[in-house]
Amino acid sequence: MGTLSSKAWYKRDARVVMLGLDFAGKSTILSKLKSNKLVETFPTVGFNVESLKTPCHLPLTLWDVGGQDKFSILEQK
Ligand SMILES: Nc1nc2c(ncn2[C@@H]2O[C@H](COP(=O)(O)OP(=O)(O)OP(=O)(O)O)[C@@H](O)[C@H]2O)c(=O)[nH]1
Ligand SMILES: [Mg+2]
Repeated sequence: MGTLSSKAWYKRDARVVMLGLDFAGKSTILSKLKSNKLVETFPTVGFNVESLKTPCHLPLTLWDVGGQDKFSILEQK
């Protein structure tokens, strides 16, 4: 059955999109998770994507999307 504890669930990749306003700290979090370091960031143009190893061996891919209004599809109407 499709329970959270089934083996099929554990083998799936987790693909997560980070959304938030500009200057919210998305890229900082991604950098910290990837390298355990706090680095200087710049406003993200487009997106960053990183694949991370997790303690439970669940493949995790994070998309960090730029939050500035001018990069938002909602502003392009
Ligand atoms: N004080 C404090 N500053 C933080 C924290 N997280 C991020 N910052 C600072 O906030 C600023 C913006 O962080 P970013 O990670 O670039 O923000 P972002 O959400 O990726 O912004 P966009 O790429 O423009 O969407 C940077 O100067 C960070 O150093 C936090 O937890 N505390
Ligand atoms: Mg960013």
